[in-house]
Amino acid sequence: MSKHNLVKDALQIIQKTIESVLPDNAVKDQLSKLNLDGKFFVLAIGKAAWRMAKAASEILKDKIIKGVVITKYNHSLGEIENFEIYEAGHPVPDENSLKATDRALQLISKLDETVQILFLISGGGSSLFEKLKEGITLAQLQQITKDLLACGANITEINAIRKRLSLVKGGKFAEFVYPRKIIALVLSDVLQDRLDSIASGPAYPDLTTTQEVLQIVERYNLRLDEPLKRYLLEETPKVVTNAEHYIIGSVKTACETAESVAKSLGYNTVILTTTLNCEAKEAGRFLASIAKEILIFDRPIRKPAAIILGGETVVHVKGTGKGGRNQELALSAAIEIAGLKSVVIASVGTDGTDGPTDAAGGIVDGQTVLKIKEAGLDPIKLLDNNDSYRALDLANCLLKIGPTGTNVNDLVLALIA
Ligand SMILES: O=C(O)[C@H](O)CO
Repeated sequence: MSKHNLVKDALQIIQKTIESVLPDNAVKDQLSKLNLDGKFFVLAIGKAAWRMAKAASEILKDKIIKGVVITKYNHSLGEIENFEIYEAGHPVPDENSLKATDRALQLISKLDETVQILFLISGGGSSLFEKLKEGITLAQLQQITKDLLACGANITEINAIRKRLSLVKGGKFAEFVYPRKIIALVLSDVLQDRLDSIASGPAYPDLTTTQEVLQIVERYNLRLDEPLKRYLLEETPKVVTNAEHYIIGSVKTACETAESVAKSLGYNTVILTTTLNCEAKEAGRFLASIAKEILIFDRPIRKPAAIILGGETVVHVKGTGKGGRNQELALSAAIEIAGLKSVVIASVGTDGTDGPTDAAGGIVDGQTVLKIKEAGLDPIKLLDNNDSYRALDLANCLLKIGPTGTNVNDLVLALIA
């Protein structure tokens, strides 16, 4: 009989991992290292914007002449002195995304050229920070965003398109503020930390090309009206001379914390990848098969074992159900480990929100599928209908932790004892 309580351990690993990538300390540490001089305008965009701005305000104090936070709804934690705080739409941009961006640009355009921009960037920035090219309507942007999110394109592909429709993405914000200098602190939610993709790289030279963009349109069969089609052919800045970027947290940091917490709880550990990006349900099945290999044959590592993965899977939505990639991964894993004892699999968005739901992900074991069936439903049908929220809810396997204030992709964990 194992001495490990797998669910309790998994929850502890998840909690400590998320704590380790909260933006506050990361911003403070980096600012202390940089020891900046001069006056700053702070622009914070993304799901972690409020906390990043708050941390910056505590370190830079009256070096900040003014600040703007643009974050997702319900992600602001109150007033910050000298800051204007805006909340806007995510994952689909809305009127407030455009209004808040306009306000920030208006304030920046009035600044003396010696004022530097401290740019605090976190995931979600693409939807929250937006100024459209002439002739594109918000409805058109919302439609293409929804199509891109549903077609299974990865974030680099999605943002390659978004950059070409925008006056602030793909290095264009840096052009807008030129000759003012930008110091960008980045909490990465993009695999391999591609700076041109994180929040669509507003101050970073675009690494994607028009040719790639046309291939993306063809690959996912995207329908684009004018003038969007025409704008896709416009090239983006390939050189930016007025911005420095610092990555202050990422999924790699998260996985390393998860590993050290698991070790401290007595598990043999392996970080399998920090660049997981396949279809969510395939990842769930694959991880379940590794868990079984460990359970039965004690390899590739011996029990008690913690398998750690970081990244961001995708879901090609075909059904009409409700869920998110982490819930879909967890449900798919649950189907594979049905009936097994001593295996727990969890998948969680470090931002605390998974898809358009109030859950951050799911945590499943060998009993999960049984509980769904006892409630009279078929887990395989629910998975086929992308209805993972309903399935996991029935089995009491949803992870609900609320917005965490950070966003460094997803943590996926299997514990086997
Ligand atoms: O905002 C975005 O583009 C994504 O979260 C990636 O950073």
